[in-house]
Amino acid sequence: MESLPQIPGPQLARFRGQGGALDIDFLQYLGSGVHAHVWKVRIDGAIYALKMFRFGNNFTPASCFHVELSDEEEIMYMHPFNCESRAYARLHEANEEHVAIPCYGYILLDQEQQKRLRKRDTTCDWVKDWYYSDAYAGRPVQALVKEFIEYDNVGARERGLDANLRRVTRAIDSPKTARALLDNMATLHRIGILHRDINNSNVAQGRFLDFSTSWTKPHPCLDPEQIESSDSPFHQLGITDAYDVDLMIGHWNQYHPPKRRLWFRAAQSQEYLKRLRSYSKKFKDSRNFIWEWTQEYPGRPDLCRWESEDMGAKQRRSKRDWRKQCLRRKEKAKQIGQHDGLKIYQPA
Ligand SMILES: Nc1ncnc2c1ncn2[C@@H]1O[C@H](COP(=O)(O)OP(=O)(O)OP(=O)(O)O)[C@@H](O)[C@H]1O
Repeated sequence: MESLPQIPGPQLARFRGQGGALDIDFLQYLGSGVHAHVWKVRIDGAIYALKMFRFGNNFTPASCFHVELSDEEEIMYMHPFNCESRAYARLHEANEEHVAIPCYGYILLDQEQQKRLRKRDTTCDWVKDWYYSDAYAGRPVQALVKEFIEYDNVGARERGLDANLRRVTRAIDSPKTARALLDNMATLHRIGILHRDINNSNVAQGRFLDFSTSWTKPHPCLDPEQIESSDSPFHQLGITDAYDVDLMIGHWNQYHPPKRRLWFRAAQSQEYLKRLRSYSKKFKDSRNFIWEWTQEYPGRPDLCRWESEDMGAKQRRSKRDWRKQCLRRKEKAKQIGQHDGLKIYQPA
């Protein structure tokens, strides 16, 4: 069975090697974004989330990045369905699927399946989203089959503190998930995927939910000769991804008391970086925390991960060690005399 897209680089396999039509039950509309509508579906008795991509060129063309592509290449490398399929295929190749909500393959909805959806659907504008007209009749809708997750669906138009807090907590629900998100982003970059749209709506409990704007190597917008240089788009946009993660951490901090705030970051501001470079790889801040440079950001030694250690704990530990050492020395020392009730030892 044909894997997609048919261009160099990773290709996603069909869902369960689907040959004939699948029996899809459309159960519930889950939400939509700029690129797709998502439905909860039942296929052969199992529940999934089906992400169905709109027709049309709802993506930023390569010319905006000073790259000229033919019409066909433009669709292959820049269309959201192909971007997301390539990213998932790379995760599969690299055995790093744990960083995202699992995807089980793509399917192409035939006329019969589309008709069934249209009957169930009261929200999609078929004419607008899938140009439903005689001219396009017969064109399959491209879709990805993903794991269904219980997701707090905050509408894109919902405003206010409560809606924002819900957006933040479904993306990051604990310091542990925030750290996992940092690791997951570094994993994406390591295996050649730029996400380019990291935000609270595209992350679920530290894992990526949506790759529709991602670029996966090899990609015409990522010049292979430049890939290792710090001016390359990969590094520039990789840093933007890191800043986006930091923005999400900033959102978490807005809603939590100082005790629960997160102090680690994926990247630091340029101003902060300049200051950091003058420090050694270890420094103490005003809160008496020792910060240690533990992991370099891939390809950018000036961007790094800092871990902190409570200075108080370290001092307490060293005091304890010092006392123990004294006792041990005393045990070893030989008494060589006595003076006014005081024992005199020869140091060991
Ligand atoms: N696996 C899933 N399980 C449950 N709900 C989901 C799942 N995937 C997506 N959704 C819902 O569908 C909505 C739209 O999905 P998604 O963000 O993938 O679409 P998109 O068109 O690519 O969005 P964007 O405009 O951010 O690019 C999500 O906000 C979420 O509410």
